[in-house]
Parts: sequence; structure tokens; C-alpha cells
Amino acid sequence: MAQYTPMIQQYLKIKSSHRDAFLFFRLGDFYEMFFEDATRASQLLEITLTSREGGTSERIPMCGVPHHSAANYIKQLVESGHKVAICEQVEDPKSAKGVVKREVIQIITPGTVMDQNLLKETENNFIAAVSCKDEQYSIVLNDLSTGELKGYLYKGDTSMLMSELQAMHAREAIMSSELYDHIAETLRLRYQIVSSIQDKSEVPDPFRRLVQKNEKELMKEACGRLFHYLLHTQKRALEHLQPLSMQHLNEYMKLDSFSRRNLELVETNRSKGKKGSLLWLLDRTVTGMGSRRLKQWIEQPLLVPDLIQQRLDVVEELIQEFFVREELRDKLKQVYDLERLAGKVSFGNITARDLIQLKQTLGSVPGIKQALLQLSNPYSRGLAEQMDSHEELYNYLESSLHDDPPLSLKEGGLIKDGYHKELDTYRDASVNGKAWIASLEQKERSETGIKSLKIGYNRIFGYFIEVTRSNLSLIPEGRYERKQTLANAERFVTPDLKEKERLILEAEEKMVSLEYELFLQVREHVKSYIQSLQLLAKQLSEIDVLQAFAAVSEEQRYVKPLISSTNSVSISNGRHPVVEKVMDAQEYVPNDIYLNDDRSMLLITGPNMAGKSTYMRQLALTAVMLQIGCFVPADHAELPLFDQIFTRIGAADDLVGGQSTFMVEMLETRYALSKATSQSLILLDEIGRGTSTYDGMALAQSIVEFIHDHIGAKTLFSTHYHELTVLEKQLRSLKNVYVSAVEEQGRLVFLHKVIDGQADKSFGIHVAQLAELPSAVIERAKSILEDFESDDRSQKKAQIEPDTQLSLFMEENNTEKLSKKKQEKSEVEEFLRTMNLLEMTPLDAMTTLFNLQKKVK
Ligand SMILES: Nc1ncnc2c1ncn2[C@@H]1O[C@H](COP(=O)(O)OP(=O)(O)OP(=O)(O)O)[C@@H](O)[C@H]1O
Repeated sequence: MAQYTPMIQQYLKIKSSHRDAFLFFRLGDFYEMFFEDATRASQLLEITLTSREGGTSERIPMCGVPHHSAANYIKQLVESGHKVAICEQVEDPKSAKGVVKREVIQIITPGTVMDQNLLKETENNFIAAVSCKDEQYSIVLNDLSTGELKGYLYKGDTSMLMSELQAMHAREAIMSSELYDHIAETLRLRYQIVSSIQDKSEVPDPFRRLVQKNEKELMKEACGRLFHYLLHTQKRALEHLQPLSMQHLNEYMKLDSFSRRNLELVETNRSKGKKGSLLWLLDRTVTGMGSRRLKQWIEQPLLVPDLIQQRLDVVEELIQEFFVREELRDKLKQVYDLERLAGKVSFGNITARDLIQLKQTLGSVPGIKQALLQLSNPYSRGLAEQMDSHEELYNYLESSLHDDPPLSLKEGGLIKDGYHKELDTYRDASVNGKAWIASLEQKERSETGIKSLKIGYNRIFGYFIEVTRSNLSLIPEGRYERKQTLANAERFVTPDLKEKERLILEAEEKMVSLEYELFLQVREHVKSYIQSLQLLAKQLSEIDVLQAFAAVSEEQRYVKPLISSTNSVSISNGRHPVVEKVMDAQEYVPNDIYLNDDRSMLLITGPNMAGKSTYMRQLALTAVMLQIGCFVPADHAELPLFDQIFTRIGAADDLVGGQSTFMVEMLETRYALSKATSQSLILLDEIGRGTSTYDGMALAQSIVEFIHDHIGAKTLFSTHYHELTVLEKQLRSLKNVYVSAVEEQGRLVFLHKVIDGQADKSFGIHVAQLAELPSAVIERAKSILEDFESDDRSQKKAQIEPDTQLSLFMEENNTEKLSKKKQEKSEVEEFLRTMNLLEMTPLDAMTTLFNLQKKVK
């Protein structure tokens, strides 16, 4: 260490406590990185790697970014899952003795970004902290930009924990070093979640107010971890953090990570994008806050009937009252991101422009209240009555801040005239001084008779009187003092001009620093409103989501659903909201779904592509829509409130996790079987197809029986194993339905209509034809199928299972082939035994061998 220069020593010392972050080390106008940080950053950011002397024989690798454009580079690093520690000079270099003092002022990590450039308007940015004991987990989820804190308690194992973290969209997870050793690598590789260690878990003093005294110890631990981490990275008080809100299982529908993914609630499985998801369909919100709230609602449907009913009633009235809705939408358009503005106030990075946005937002609240008061429904009226438009704060901001302030806080132009006496005096001095100077030009022109005389200003020489060379002789002796000579003019000053200049500059300097001081006071004043602004933000975002529900429901012809008190589902002409939206509405074939205690399970058969999964998803999405308080796609709908939805739909390979499709399927099923209750909804799509036919069929049947006999959950079960349809006779509450299709002139026509009973034909080859497999393959498959069907044994089998898919036939035929092969093998053996080798030519032997091999093959 000693051989390095003092500055590099300082760097190394600071770096030693920030090993997991890129250290942006401020050197003049640049942030520099050294050693390994420099080599890695130069590759990641594609910037030039240089080097500098550092006191040793070898030069030190170095790369840097200009401080004014650092934000973009930080963004790139953080978005790719890295952390950046910002190390600033914390003393004036002019007064520093030796190396200027430097300190890390903030660590920017994927889960703690506060910069607008790094945040997506319509998405929360979550950081989670975790604690665990035995099989219990506590997770606290925080969005630092909005201050929300949500707590969850779970029972499960680490793989469950990891998929929950993913389902919560956590970008970063904070945990003990012990847990870190177990899961950090998997979290990073499989879920792209950055992990950080924080072993301190006691809730620090300033944060005590956020966690209730009688909260569970494990929960307090997770909160403590989070708060210590936030203090360590942000290094400031975070007054906008909201009290911990525990998420109780009995208030929300539980949707595990598999189901959220399978139902494509907020993103599609394939592209991982919003488009094509339920969120995409419903997102008619006008504000970023509303869009984020909607996403939270979709991921946490309610279980409390009154709350759901309240939302449904508002939506109903907003559909009827078109003009009120339009007025609300209009006013909401003037609402800025109040939630994040409140966060910025506390964080200390709010600008005058942000405060103007805050003012404009407050300005639109009275209009929103007024619109809401036009509705008769008690919930929206109550909301309007509780809504505080913060008149006092509005007036305060109105009287203090300019409407169009500059971005910079240190150049003046922030505070309005009349707000502060002293500031007004300086302004007057500056304005009067400038007016005096303007009149001086006139006066000097007329007294000297020099028409081209002018008064100018530059930063170095200040104010001056400029006379062209040809007019110099007209200046009376001793009138001006010479200041600067130009090629064809001379510049002069007078004692009065100098004095005025001093007054103006002094006033301007004082003005700028006083304005900054006043701005800080304004900012401080706004801080006292953080909590009530957060409440207002919540109310506004809620209204925004409800008006969005009304807009989509009206456009898509949804109906107000009823909450069933008899635990039955009755949906007539139901539709899958997203499939319907992306296809021509006329083409969509609506379907009914009826379920009750005597008909709690439907076994769905039908050809591939007929619409089995669509039908199943349709029910789940309708349930989610009802439980978030939105109208639903049907002509009539009545559903119970489902406590949980479990799904096993589609292939969701977890290749990174090293699990096969079949294993994932079994894990998801195990999860459903162990957690479901009679109030749950279970959707199982072709369970067992990932293994051999009999194996799969046996599993499928035992799963159906288990759900029927031991759980009693409403269940939709689609299968290609037509053999299972006999279960209708054995299981009281199981009913067969099928999705119809007809064959017309050798081609398959899907009717997409779900009918009671069972399908009577297998259409696998037709689907392959639709998929435009080579015609040779199709023809061959048809002829194989014919062979199978004409085969005796196959016929016999077909009596029991007339409708099996091609795959099933293949399996069956394998058994037959096997015995055929045995027979052939014995023929070959016999031939080999009796063959007279001595009488054969080499060519004969070769031909015989060829024929034998052909036979065996
Ligand atoms: N009710 C409907 N009305 C119109 N089109 C539909 C309907 N249901 C499904 N479809 C269309 O059929 C396609 C296939 O549907 P789906 O994936 O549900 O079939 P499936 O029977 O589950 O197929 P597989 O057995 O191959 O998984 C959908 O993408 C959609 O375009």
C-alpha cells in the first residue's frame, strides 16, 4: 500500500469497503475507475481503458466518465445488475491540505434506484429483504421510489422463496450471509435477481415507527435488514417510507408464481412483455401511479366481498355516467407521479420543476373531487370527501415558486416576486441598476454626440462604454477611463458605471444564493406533507384504476359479476378477455361454465387447438377480474370468491434450473395438491403427458381422484387420455365436457364450443396438417393410423379407448411391435442356426446379412 501515491491509497481504502460495487471516484470533472473496476467497466460500458502512474513501477488501469454524463453509464451498469458507489470530493480542493477528502455519498443498486432515468413510470422497482427460521420465511418488499413497505410471511423451502421473490418482481434481495451462500447464485442465474448481504437485523431507531411493536420477530428481522441496507446505500433519512403493511392471506387471493406466469397476468410467457397480458388489456389508466396500482391489484385479487363490491359499484356507475368518467380522465391527465414526487421530497433530490408538477397535481384535485361527488355511490363519495386537496400547500407553492423554473437550482429564477422582501430588494437593485445603465447609453450619446456609442457587458470586464476608433476624438477630455483596446474600438468605464456594476453584481450574487436558500426552505416545508401526499396519491391512483376498469368494461361489453353465496360458478357466454381482444370479436365463440358442489370437476377432452386451455384460462381470468373489482367478459356471471388459483398449463421448462418439463409439472401439481382447499380453483392441462402413456394416465387419474375425494376444489382438467372419461361414472362430482370440432372434406373445423359429454374422435393428424407438416409426413401418418386401426389388437384396444391420439397409438403399437420383433428375432436365430456358411460366396453372405439386418430393423 505504502508505495502507492496518497490518492491511490485513498482510493484503495474506500474501495476496500465497497468491493461489490463499481467505485465512481470523483476527480475534477470526471468519475474515474481504477484497477479491476476499470478493466471490467471499460468492457461493459465500451469506454477506453487507459492507465496512470500510481507510485509503483506498473501503471494502474484506469477509465473514466465525465461527471455530467455519468447518469447514462450508471444506468447501464445498474440495469445489467451491478452496483455503483458514488464517491465525491467532500471538501473544497482549494482549502484541502494534501489529498482532497472523499466519501461515498450513495450506492446505487438495482433495487434502490431513485433516478427518474432509471425508473419506469408504470412499474414499481422492488427490493426485498428476507429472513428465515426453520421452514418459515418473512419477506419485506419495498419500492424506495414510492416508500411502500409490504410484509409477507410464508412456510416453505428455499425454492419456493426464490420463485416468490421472482413473482414479486424483486430486482434485489437482501439476506443473511448464510442464506446468501445458499441461494444468491441461483437467484442471479435463474431469476436475474441481485443478492446482497446484510447481517444486521435489528430495526434501527429512526425506522421504529414503521413496524408495529407486536409484529412477528421474523418480520421485524427482515425489516431491520432492509433498513440497515437502505441506510448503508442511501446515507440519508428516508422519511417517505410508509408503515409496514402486512399482507394477510385471508384478505387476498393467493396466486403462486406458477399461476401468475401461466395465466399471463402481467406479462406473457413467451415474450415476457406486457402486450398480450391481462394487465395490457385492462391498462387504461391515465397516470403512472394508476398503472402501477393496477399491476398490484392484478397480482393480489381481493378476498373480502365488501371491498370487491365497492369497486364493482363504482365501476358500474362510471360506465353509466360517461361524462363524469371523461371529466375524471381529463383531470387525471394533469396528475403527475405524486407518489414518486413525495419520495423525491424526502430523498432530497426534488427540483423546482418537480414542485411545480406537485402544485399542478394539487390544482387538479378539486376538479376530481367535484367529479366524484356527482356519483351517488357511497364509496366514491366517501373517497372524494376524504381527499385532501392541500389548498394550503397549493397556495404556498403558488406564491413561492416561478411557474417555469430552470432545471438548475443554483442559477436563480426559482422564487416569485413578492414572496420574500430581501429577495425583492436585491431584484430591485439589479433591475434598477440595469435600467440606469440602459438610460446611460442615451445620455452619453446625446452629450458626446457619438451616435454609435454603446454600452455592453462581458463576464471578464463587466460593463463598459464602447466607442469606435473614428469617433474617439469626440470624447471630451477626462470624461471616461480607458479599459480595453480593440482593433477598431476602445472600451471605457466611469466611476458611476463601476459603482452601478458593483451593486448589480452584488445583488445578483446575493439573489442567487438567497433563492437557493429559500428553495431549500420550501422543500423542507413540503416534507411535512409527505404522509398526506402519499395518501392522496393512493386515492388518486385508485380512482384512476376504477375509471380504467369502466373504460375497458364498456368497450369490451363486460358485465357486472355477482358474488355467489352458494359456492357455484355460473357463467353464460363467457369469453377469454385477451384472446377475444386480439381476435376479431365476431370470431370468438363464447362458452358457458357451470360448476357447483355436484359438478365441481370438469374433465375436458377435444382435439388439439380446439380451445381447451383457452376455456380453462377464461374461468381463471374471469375470477381474477371479479376479485379485483372489474366487470367480466360474459353475458352473465356469478362466481364464488376463490381463495387460491392453481394452474398447470402449457410447458414451462425450467432449463436453467435443471428441471425437466415433467418435473416442473409434477412440482406445480404437488404444490396445488398440498395447498388447495375446497374454495380454490385448480386448472390442470394435460397432466402426465410428459411421461409414458400408461404412467401418465395413471398419474392423471390418481390426481383427479385425489382432488375429488380429498380437496373438493373447483377443477378443470383437460386431457388427451380419453380413457379417463369413464371416471364420470365413478366420481360423483366429475363431469365430462368436450370442445367440439368437425371434420369437413378431410379437414378439421374447430367449433370452439364446449359441450357436455366426451369427444369421439382424435384429430391429431389434422392439427399436424394445419401446421403444414410436409404432406409426405401427413400421408404416411394417415396410413400408419389406418394400419393401427385395422390391426386386430389395436381394434381390441380401441373398444376400450376409441379416441386415443396418435401418440397413444404409437405407444400401444410399440408393445405389438415388440412381440413382432421377438417373433422376427426367433426367425433370424433359426435362419442363422441353419445357414450353410461353407456354401456361400462373400457376396451371398453380404446380401444375406443385409436382409437379416433389414428384418431385425
Ligand atoms: N372460444 C374460442 N373462440 C374462438 N377461438 C378460440 C376459442 N378458443 C380457442 N380459440 C383459438 O384456438 C387456439 C387454440 O386454443 P387452445 O390453446 O386453448 O387449444 P387447446 O385445445 O388447449 O390445444 P392443445 O391441446 O394443443 O393445447 C387459440 O389460440 C385461439 O386462437
